[in-house]
Amino acid sequence: MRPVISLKGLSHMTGSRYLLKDINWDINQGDHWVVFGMNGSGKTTLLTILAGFKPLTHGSLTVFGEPYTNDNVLEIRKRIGLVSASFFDQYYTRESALDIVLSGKFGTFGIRYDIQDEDIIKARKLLVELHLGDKIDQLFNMMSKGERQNVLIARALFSNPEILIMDEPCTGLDVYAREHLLNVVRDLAEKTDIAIIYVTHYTEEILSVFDQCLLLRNGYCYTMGKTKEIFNTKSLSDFLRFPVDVKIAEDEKIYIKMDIKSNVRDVIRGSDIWLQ
Ligand SMILES: Nc1ncnc2c1ncn2[C@@H]1O[C@H](COP(=O)(O)OP(=O)(O)OP(=O)(O)O)[C@@H](O)[C@H]1O
Repeated sequence: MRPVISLKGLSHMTGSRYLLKDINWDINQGDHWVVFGMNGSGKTTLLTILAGFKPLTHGSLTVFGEPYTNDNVLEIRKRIGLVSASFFDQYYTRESALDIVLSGKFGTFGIRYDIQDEDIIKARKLLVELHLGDKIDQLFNMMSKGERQNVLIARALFSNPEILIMDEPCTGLDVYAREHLLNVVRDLAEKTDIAIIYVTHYTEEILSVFDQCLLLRNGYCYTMGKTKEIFNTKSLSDFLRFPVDVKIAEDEKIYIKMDIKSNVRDVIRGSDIWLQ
């Protein structure tokens, strides 16, 4: 089987700094990957390169068997749903929820001319399904964080993607919306052959369907393999360079416990004295 995404020695350099370094990774149709790493480890950079929104600077990347080119980038993007508030929040401001969802049809930021009535009906239905039925015409920068996240989820799903790339999709969602989204993701994972890549900082979001995992540290792949084998006390303590206790609950959710001491109170007290 040919991978739907294949990275060979992929790097991304900005100035003199590598944000990603020498990543080799194959993702097959129907794979469910979780990408886990600390703040600033390069997850968003990696996902936006995979989805064709940022170029790589070294190595190679093929998606559906082809490298991105100016000619094919929009066609390929249409087949990929990207949910990334870190990325899209930099671009969307005064677009309406409806227009953003419709832009998913074209793989662009804005909408083009060939919008059909059935596109509008589908976009509206998706927004209603994501509890935004009363916000269809609201501007992106007038929406709450969770509402914006739901708009981006609707945009990603609009084109019935073959690859779904989700960058911390539950961030900002309320408890109900979060469970709803996790159910949507589980359902897509179990009943379709969409390849799913899911980034989260919250291990309890790592559904049992995400059976493969890539750990990213400082822009390089620390390890990849079976989630159950990687998410254990020893491997994760080594990865985080900090002792943690990993527990897998009966519902197969993963929990990490750690004992972190804080000096903030001392600093605050100290600064009080300094201010006097
Ligand atoms: N345009 C840019 N120019 C220079 N450095 C950048 C740029 N964008 C991001 N970075 C840096 O690249 C590194 C990786 O950023 P990225 O957003 O990919 O990390 P992340 O793993 O998604 O982080 P988080 O978990 O905090 O969202 C960070 O150190 C960041 O400061």
